[in-house]
Amino acid sequence: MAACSGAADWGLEVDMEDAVAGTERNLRGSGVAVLLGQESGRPAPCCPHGPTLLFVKISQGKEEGRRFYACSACRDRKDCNFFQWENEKVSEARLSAREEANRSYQPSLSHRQNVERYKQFGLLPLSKRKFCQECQQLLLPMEWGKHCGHQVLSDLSIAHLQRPSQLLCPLKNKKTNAQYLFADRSCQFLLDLIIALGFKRVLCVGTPRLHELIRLKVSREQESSVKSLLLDIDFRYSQFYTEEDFCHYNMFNHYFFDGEAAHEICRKFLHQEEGEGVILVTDPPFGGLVEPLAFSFKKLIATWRETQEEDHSNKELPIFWIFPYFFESRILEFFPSFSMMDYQVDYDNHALYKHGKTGRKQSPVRIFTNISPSMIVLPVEEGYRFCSVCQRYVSSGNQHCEICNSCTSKDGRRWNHCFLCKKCVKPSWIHCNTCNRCALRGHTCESAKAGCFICGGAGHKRSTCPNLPMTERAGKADRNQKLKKNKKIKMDTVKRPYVKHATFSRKKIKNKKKKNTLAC
Ligand SMILES: C[S@@+](CC[C@H](N)C(=O)[O-])C[C@H]1O[C@@H](n2cnc3c(N)ncnc32)[C@H](O)[C@@H]1O
Ligand SMILES: [Zn+2]
Ligand SMILES: [Zn+2]
Ligand SMILES: [Zn+2]
Ligand SMILES: [Zn+2]
Ligand SMILES: [Zn+2]
Ligand SMILES: [Zn+2]
Repeated sequence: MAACSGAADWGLEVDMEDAVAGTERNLRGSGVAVLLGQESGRPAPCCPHGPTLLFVKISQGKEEGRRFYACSACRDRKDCNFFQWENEKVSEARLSAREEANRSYQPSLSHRQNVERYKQFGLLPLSKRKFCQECQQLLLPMEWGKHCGHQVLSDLSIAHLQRPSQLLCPLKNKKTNAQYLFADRSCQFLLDLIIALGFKRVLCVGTPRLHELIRLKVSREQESSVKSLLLDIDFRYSQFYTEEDFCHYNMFNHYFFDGEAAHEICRKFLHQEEGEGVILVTDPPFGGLVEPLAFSFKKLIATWRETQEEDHSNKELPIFWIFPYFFESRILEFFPSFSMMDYQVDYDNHALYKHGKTGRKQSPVRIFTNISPSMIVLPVEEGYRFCSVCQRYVSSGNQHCEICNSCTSKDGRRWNHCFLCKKCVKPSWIHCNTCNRCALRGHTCESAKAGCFICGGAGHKRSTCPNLPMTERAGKADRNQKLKKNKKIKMDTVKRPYVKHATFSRKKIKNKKKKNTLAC
């Protein structure tokens, strides 16, 4: 059971980890939780985004009220208002109305039709290649009339068509799509790393820009043979990619919109070369729930594993899961073999998570992976350094703590060791004698709050709360043991300067394209 994190308003200049931890805390106490694998025998009803998920309201750590089904992909009812009580009897009439509504919500053109249109589009002379920005659609000449008065881009070259993530405007809906695109620097770093690690195929789940960069590389460099398959909910990409290159997919319920045929394409992709040389790279919307994502990724892993012989069954599908650092414990709950890299992933269109004048310098987004950290080389020219004790690359500000025997910073800043808490804490924290632990300066002391975070009861803490699910307690104990085992003694304090890099400007590119209004 996972609490539905409204995942804090990360735009606020607060200590982000505390903000999210606070949100999780509240929601563990009360909020909405998703129940996976607990459906009562019958398949979950479908909304336009595939099978819905079962949720329940929780209050003080306990289920309260009736369970209900709601959309897996949209956290805002404005985007999808599906709702059904778990045991609700739904009349035949309502069922067929729902099916009809689900059908009508689907895109008017199928993927196949879009592929055909793309072929025709490619045959047009430059002057006739137009893209409607309002409809986010490539236009064939006979359709120009329908887009009369719309903003259109003209003279689309092959280069434009090869970079659809720059042509399409990023979906801004924070709660559903949150389409934040990698800055060129981060995208190039990811691809270089993937190649250096020897991967030949990349399953891009919600990473259209990485998919695009891989294809660009292949088209530019004859010797490059990395293949990519994009799985994404953004159907606009079907205008640019064939069914072999893109599947319309919902990563919160592992749903292929184009059914078994699309599923089969994904399966084949994972199974090529007997499953060797493939990596899954995913960058889900940050507001999404970790548990359904993990559930879907495990299904993709299971598909990949079909190729593995029994004696290799403990081999893992290599994964890069890109997500903010403050979700570390949530991700490790589901994937205990993962570790978090210090590399800070930057975005082009996120005011806070990019370098440059207006952006924060420190992006909170990291790479979680089951690949050994010692194999992941981070760019020294950007200030990362290798810690020979930890056997991994770390941020320049991440100092090795002799007492913890680890490079302990999670956010790139230098953390301080607290001898009372027996661990390193953020520089913004101080030890509070009332709370008996380190906390943010100016925090409200725990004694002023109503007891345990989960049940509100006095006399015990969250970690020993009887209402904390057994699995969570067991997982915690396991992880603590594992962490202790991994600690080794040595020191490495070589400091390298931090180098800022300019990001690629979308505006500049846009300005280069001819932009006009389609006159009738
Ligand atoms: C944070 S963005 C990551 C984009 C990535 N940084 C890039 O530049 O390639 C999230 C991506 O996941 C996709 N997405 C959002 N919700 C999804 C869902 N339910 N299933 C599959 N993809 C989804 C978005 O369309 C978007 O491409
Ligand atoms: Zn829906
Ligand atoms: Zn239009
Ligand atoms: Zn270290
Ligand atoms: Zn320490
Ligand atoms: Zn302390
Ligand atoms: Zn306190």
